[in-house]
Amino acid sequence: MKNRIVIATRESLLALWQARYVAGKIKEAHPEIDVELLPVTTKGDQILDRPLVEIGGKGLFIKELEVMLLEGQADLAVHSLKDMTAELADGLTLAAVTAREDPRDAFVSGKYASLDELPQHAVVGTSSLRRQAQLLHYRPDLTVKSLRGNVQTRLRHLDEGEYDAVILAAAGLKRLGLDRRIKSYIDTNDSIPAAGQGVMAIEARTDDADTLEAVSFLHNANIAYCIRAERAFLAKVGGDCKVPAGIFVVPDGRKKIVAKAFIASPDGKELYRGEDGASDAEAEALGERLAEKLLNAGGREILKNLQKI
Ligand SMILES: NCc1[nH]cc(CCC(=O)O)c1CC(=O)O
Repeated sequence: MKNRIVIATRESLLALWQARYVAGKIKEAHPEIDVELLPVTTKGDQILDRPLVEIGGKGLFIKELEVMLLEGQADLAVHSLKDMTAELADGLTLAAVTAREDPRDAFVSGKYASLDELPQHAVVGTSSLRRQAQLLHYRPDLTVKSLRGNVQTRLRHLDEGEYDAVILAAAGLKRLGLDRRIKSYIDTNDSIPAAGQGVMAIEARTDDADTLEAVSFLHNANIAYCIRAERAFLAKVGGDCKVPAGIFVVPDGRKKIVAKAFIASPDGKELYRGEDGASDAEAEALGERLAEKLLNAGGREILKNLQKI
C-alpha cells in the first residue's frame, strides 16, 4: 500500500473543492495515507477572452493534469467528468466516478425568477452550444451572449449587468455553496444535460494498482453504467463541446438504464430528440444506438455544417 497520494487539480474554486472532497474521503478511509494537492494552471483556465470552441475545446482543461499523471508528479487527477473528452490519454484510466450531484442546468438572475419570466429579447449568458440550442429552441426571441470563465467570474459578469440571466450547472453552484443564486431549475427534459454533468471523475495511471485500490471505494457502479452510455454517445457525436448535443442517462429499476438525448442546430431551429432504454450491461450499445438514431434523423447534416465554420 502507498503512504502518499498526490492529487493534481485545476486551480478554480470548483476544481479545488472537488479535489479537497476526494482528498478528505481518502484520508477518512485510509488515515495512514498522506494526501496532497498539486494545483495546476491549465490552458483552458488561462485563455478567457475567446470561446472554448476556438482555442481547441474542452481537452484543454485536462491535458496538463494528464501530463502530471503520466510523468509521475501526481497519482490522481480529479475532474468534472463533463470537462473530459471521450478518449483518455494512453496509460490512464478512470479509477472511479462518484455519485451524481444535481444534473440540472440552473437559471440564475438578479431580476427574473425563471426562463418563462424573461422579457422578449432578454440577454442570456452561456458559451455552451448545448445550452444555447435548447434555450433558443424554447425561446427563439432570446439573445444568447458568450460567457466564459470559472463559476465566480460568470456570476460577476451577471452581477455587473452584462446579462439578464445566465445558465450554469446546478452541481457546480451547489458544491460551492452558491445554491442561493439559483432562481429556478430547468427540467432535464427542457435542457438535457451534458454527458457526465454532475459527476466527478478520478483519473489514475492504468498500472498503478495501489492507487486504483485506494480510491475504489469512491466508485459508484450504478452511475458508471449511466456514464458509459453517455460517453459512448459523446464519442459518436464528436466527443467535444463543439457539438450542440446532450445526453442524460438514469438507472431505471433493476439492472436497467434509460437515456434521453438530443442533437440540434446551434440556433435551435432544428432539434432531434430520442429516448431509449437497455440493460446496464449494454450501456455502450445504448449510447451508440441513440447517437446513430439522432445522426440519421438530421444530426449528421448539422455536424457536417458545423465543421465548415
Ligand atoms: N463547463 C465548466 C464546468 N464543468 C463542470 C461544471 C459544473 C460541475 C458539473 O457539472 O459536474 C462546470 C460549470 C458549469 O457548467 O456551470
